[in-house]
Amino acid sequence: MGTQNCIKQDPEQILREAISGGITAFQFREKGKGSLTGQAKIAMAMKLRDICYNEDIPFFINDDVDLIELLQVDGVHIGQDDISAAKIREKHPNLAIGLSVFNDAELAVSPLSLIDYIGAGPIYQTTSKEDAKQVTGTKWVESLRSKYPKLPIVGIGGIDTGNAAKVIEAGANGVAVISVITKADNIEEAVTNI
Ligand SMILES: Cc1ncc(COP(=O)(O)OP(=O)(O)O)c(N)n1
Ligand SMILES: Cc1ncsc1CCOP(=O)(O)O
Ligand SMILES: [Mg+2]
Repeated sequence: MGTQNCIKQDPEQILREAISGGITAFQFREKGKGSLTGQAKIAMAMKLRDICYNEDIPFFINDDVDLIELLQVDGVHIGQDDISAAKIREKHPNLAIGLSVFNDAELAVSPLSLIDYIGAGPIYQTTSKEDAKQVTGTKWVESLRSKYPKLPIVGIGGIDTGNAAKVIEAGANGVAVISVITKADNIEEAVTNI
């Protein structure tokens, strides 16, 4: 999530409650309408990174590879049009790298040997990404899993407490969510129920 997703409470509070609920990783995705830029973005990233560090939760940065060293992140998530995994891996041999893969054409050009997990989706309709591609459904996770039995897969896009289990049943190792947490009345309960 980023501050643009945090309408009900401030991002630090949302992150703390999500951690109490049991999230196992956090990705700082400060992007889209209303998001912070420049120093304000970096300051927010540092605050959230510190919360994760103190709670032993891996902190990922989305897109902004220039923040890798500044924030001493645990991982980075990139899309097909972002900086290449090869360039990141060259400079950061031990960093966890996630790559979005949406269809077979993207899979064909994806450097799977250089990455740690695939972000698969959008599985369902999402309101959290302005330029989201068409939904893939859980079939996309099934297809990836049948081709790559051991590759870590994280489903993303429109996942909530009612459908998360279907994504895992399709073969995902985990799910990445924004709105089901940031918009929840009871964040701890929402995370527990995913
Ligand atoms: C876990 C996870 N999966 C997919 C994405 C989407 O990344 P990308 O396609 O680069 O789109 P943006 O998030 O940058 O808009 C993700 N962030 N995390
Ligand atoms: C970043 C991203 N990439 C594909 S869908 C998505 C947004 C997921 O947010 P939500 O869980 O609110 O649908
Ligand atoms: Mg991206």
